[in-house]
Amino acid sequence: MGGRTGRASGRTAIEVIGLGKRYRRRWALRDCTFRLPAGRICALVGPSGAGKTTLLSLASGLIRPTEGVVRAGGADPATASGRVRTAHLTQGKPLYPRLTVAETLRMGRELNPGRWNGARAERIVRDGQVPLDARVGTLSAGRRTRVAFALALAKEPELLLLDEPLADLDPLGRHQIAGLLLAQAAEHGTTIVLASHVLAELDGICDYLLLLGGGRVRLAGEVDDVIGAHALLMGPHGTSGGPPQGIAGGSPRGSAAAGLPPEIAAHTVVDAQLTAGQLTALVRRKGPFTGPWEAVEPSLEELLLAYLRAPDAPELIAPSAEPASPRLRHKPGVPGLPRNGPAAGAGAVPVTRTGPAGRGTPHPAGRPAVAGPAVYDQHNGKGAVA
Ligand SMILES: Nc1ncnc2c1ncn2[C@@H]1O[C@H](COP(=O)(O)OP(=O)(O)OP(=O)(O)O)[C@@H](O)[C@H]1O
Repeated sequence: MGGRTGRASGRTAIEVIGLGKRYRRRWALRDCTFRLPAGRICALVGPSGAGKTTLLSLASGLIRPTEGVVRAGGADPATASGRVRTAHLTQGKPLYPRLTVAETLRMGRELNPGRWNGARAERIVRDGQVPLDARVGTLSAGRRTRVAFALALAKEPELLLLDEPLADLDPLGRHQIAGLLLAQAAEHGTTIVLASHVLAELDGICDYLLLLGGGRVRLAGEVDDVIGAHALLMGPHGTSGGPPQGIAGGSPRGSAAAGLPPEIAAHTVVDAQLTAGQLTALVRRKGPFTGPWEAVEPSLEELLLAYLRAPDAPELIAPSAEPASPRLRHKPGVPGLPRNGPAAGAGAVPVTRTGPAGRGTPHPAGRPAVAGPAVYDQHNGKGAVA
């Protein structure tokens, strides 16, 4: 996909250093530091109130930071040169309901002189069977979303920021918009940040991940790398003696590793669930897996759900998500994901891969099962519990 251009060049789409935004006394975002490489489709995930909308608004220059620095394509997003590179579709997708679709596109052309691809705008609305003479206010939510996308994409942005674009769409509409995003990234190399609560759908679209929690970055990096640093360990447990100490009602209490078998507790336990005598633990690998546990690569949805259930789980920032410019580094040597972890030794439990075979090239296709030991990265960074 076109995003490979961004990858090969090592370009940066967004760089954020010590970014914070306070509304009155309350911090919506605090101490955020990360880099998003160009050409990626990045899932921006987090519970309600985590700061996703605030981060997108800071990245598009819609609001100004209280502290720290945000750059989009190397520029201050609030400046004219920064704004011209970015399209930001806010949650409400504001459009004028009384204008027809054709009038809306004409308005887009007038607002973006010298940077308007009218043919692309028309193709996007026509592909969605949206009549050009219909008033925007009479369109279904899915078709209105398509018009909003046409406005955003005809601007030929380098960076496309989308706040819950799938929320009001039916399954077919979601599928169509997902196809549009994949085509946009593949054909134009556009960096896309997609804030969404629809975790299952992100798996087929996104190749980069940013998880926010409590106004901070909790996970950042390639979807493949982040997933590859984790495993789901599963097996029967506690059938005779009841649930292990520390797991109540299927959720870990206190330390996630408390009361767990030592082969599991040897890793960084993010989340553990006990259901009908079956233990499922999402762990961040610290070495080979041993013991009677089946090890499976988690899906993106399983990984995100585990982190959402465990707001205190340690953060994980991949090297590609560290700020590119050494002089801008917030914390020198922010540890991440070393690429060459130890090989699984004798007696190690092989990990079954179930995820999309090539997340580097996102695709909406199914999830072929690939059996065999996965090459895992040993995480020894800040997130790892000693
Ligand atoms: N204009 C504002 N004035 C005051 N507080 C705000 C404002 N905008 C956001 N907040 C607060 O900042 C925090 C982060 O809000 P934000 O909308 O960025 O979160 P979010 O992750 O996008 O949430 P959601 O998933 O519900 O859209 C919340 O506590 C919210 O109440």
